[in-house]
Amino acid sequence: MSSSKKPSMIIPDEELIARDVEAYLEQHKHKDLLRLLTCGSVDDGKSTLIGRLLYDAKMIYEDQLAAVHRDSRIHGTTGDDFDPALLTDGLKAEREQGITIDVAYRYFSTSKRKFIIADTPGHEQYTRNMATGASNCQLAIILIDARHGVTVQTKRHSFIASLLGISHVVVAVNKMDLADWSEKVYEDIRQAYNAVCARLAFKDVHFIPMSALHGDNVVDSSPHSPWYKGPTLLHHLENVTITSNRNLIDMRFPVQYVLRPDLNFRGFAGTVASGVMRPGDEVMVLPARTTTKIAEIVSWDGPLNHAFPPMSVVVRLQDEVDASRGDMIVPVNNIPRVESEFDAMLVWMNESAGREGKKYLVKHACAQLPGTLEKVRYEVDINSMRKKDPACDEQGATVLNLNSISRVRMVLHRPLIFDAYERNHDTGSFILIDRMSNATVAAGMILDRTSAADSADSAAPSSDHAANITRESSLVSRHERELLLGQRAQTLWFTGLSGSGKSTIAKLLERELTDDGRLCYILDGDNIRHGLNRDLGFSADDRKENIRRIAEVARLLNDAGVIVITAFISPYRNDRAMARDIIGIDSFSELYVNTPVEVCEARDPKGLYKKARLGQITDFTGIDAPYEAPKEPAFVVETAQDTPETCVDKIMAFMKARESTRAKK
Ligand SMILES: Nc1ncnc2c1ncn2[C@@H]1O[C@H](COP(=O)(O)OS(=O)(=O)O)[C@@H](OP(=O)(O)O)[C@H]1O
Ligand SMILES: Nc1ncnc2c1ncn2[C@@H]1O[C@H](COP(=O)(O)OP(=O)(O)O)[C@@H](O)[C@H]1O
Repeated sequence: MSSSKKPSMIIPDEELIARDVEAYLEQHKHKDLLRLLTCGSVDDGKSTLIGRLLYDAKMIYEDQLAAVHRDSRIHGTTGDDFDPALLTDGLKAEREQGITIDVAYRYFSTSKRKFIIADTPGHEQYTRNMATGASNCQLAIILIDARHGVTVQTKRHSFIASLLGISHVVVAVNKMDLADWSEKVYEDIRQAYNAVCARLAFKDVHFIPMSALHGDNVVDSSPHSPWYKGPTLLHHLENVTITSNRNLIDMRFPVQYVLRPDLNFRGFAGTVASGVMRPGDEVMVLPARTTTKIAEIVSWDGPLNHAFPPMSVVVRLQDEVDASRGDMIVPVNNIPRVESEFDAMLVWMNESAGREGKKYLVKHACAQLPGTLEKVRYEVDINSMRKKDPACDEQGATVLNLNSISRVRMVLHRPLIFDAYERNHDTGSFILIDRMSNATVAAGMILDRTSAADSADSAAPSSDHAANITRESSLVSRHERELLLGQRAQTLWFTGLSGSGKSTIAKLLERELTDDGRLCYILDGDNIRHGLNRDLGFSADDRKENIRRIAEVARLLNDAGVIVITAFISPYRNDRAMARDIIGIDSFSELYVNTPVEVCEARDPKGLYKKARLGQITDFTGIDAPYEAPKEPAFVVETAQDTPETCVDKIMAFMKARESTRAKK
């Protein structure tokens, strides 16, 4: 078997099976699982490598082996010798063509670990299978033929692996026997690949020179590479430390079925996509935004005190809540985005090109709905890993060709419940289906809002940085801080025109609340724009970013137990909805300072309306930039008829009434 050393606690499988089957099964149950994939160009030797790994690790049944020895003579590329590729090239068509054409999954285990290998195809047009096979893998083996070095396909597969969030990589420099086991050849490839990695988000990259066909450095160390002091492939796979890519923070439970066996039971069945759910948790059902608590979590084994991915469970809620397939149960103060527009990285996987402006079906964990490929922001130049202009057809229309990787803007016909891919692989990925042919044409990964489309020169989206960031949970909860402060943290979000009275009222309210013994803090437009947001102007995009950052700050302050009062024009409904989503619907109140523009202009406390009328300032809200009044604000402040003090009294009364209804709940 492997030349690797095993820790004394672990008894080799074959020894344990012979001695004590029960003990073997117990040991097997507790081994951790490593999901990996192999990728490389055609003929780099993926199937051979996997076959060799299985064979040398003694994972092949005798009858399988006999069949392969027989087949080697008929189909093999090795004369009468044993061809390990035939162990894995299961499909008849691929045997005949000599290439692998679909993702094949192989399962094997050693005394230390269990492994699932996705054998993905290397042929150019099969990037699709590569993208689908890779989506839940933790480690990628990138095969490079020592004679050819780093190719475009090596770069493409590496880019996709990085995009999919795989952070551990083994570069198998294969066919070293055909390169005379030259250390220089190996070193040159190492250098070339390291240059590729500089633009990708891998955490660790390990190089191994090998000959998969002859078994050098796969399971056993090779006598041909005395200059290589590292581990064999199997030893590395058994021992590499894998950082978990399971998200146990953001609880997401997409409802798959509603169960109603009798009038007394109504449960929602599904698989926990991420996070941990417990009975008693306060949850919200999206998209209805109904809040309730988890009453019970049940599995085949009876009631559970918690559930986590990928457990399939039935959830019963405390209140009679209407939810159906495609809805999602989430925590009240950590909800996903519910929006109809987003940016995504798209891998085009179909012969017929994608088109800017064309409608597709978007298939996502929670829904299947129509949407438009609104804009292609850029295409990735795989050779340089930088952005380039998207391709055009003869008529000058922007198109996405087979195997292209691009950043696009998607606009859906109705809102979708989703997260950014780097935060949640299940709720952050989707596929596009052509509505005429029904073919799957692209795989997409949704980007975080902060991932700027036009700044960086590197094609890798800026959310790649987030791939290296792990969320840290606190030992102190928001609830504990609220108890300490004797208040319920929340954000009072004032919106209204410039001069409507937001700042005046916010300041008086802060005074009043403080006098009432509450800890509160104002975030005001003018102040924030001098510091945190001094890089932002007044375009729609800048205002959106302004609101996003403020909402994030408000969320942090709320988490610290503080009551936040914001005074920003926040003229766009979508931006305010985003703020509500970031802060959490239960902590957010929209207060509309409803002062007509004529009154604001007459007040003109900063002389800005005058300047706007003279054309000295542009994009001024109410003059040459829009203000979208709230449709259902929690409270309306009428400054044209009430004095500032009356306005504040009324707001205090509203807050107290709201608090007492919440307390009764
Ligand atoms: N073009 C234009 N449009 C609107 N407002 C302008 C503009 N230029 C400068 N100002 C001053 O900036 C303050 C608004 O900033 P906000 O951060 O509240 O604006 S927004 O929410 O991002 O729309 C706003 O403050 P308030 O008057 O307190 O509302 C103005 O003083
Ligand atoms: N009822 C009222 N509430 C708030 N401000 C009022 C009221 N009546 C008159 N004002 C005046 O209107 C102006 C509002 O300015 P400001 O509070 O800076 O508005 P904003 O922050 O919305 O731009 C102030 O000069 C204030 O004295």
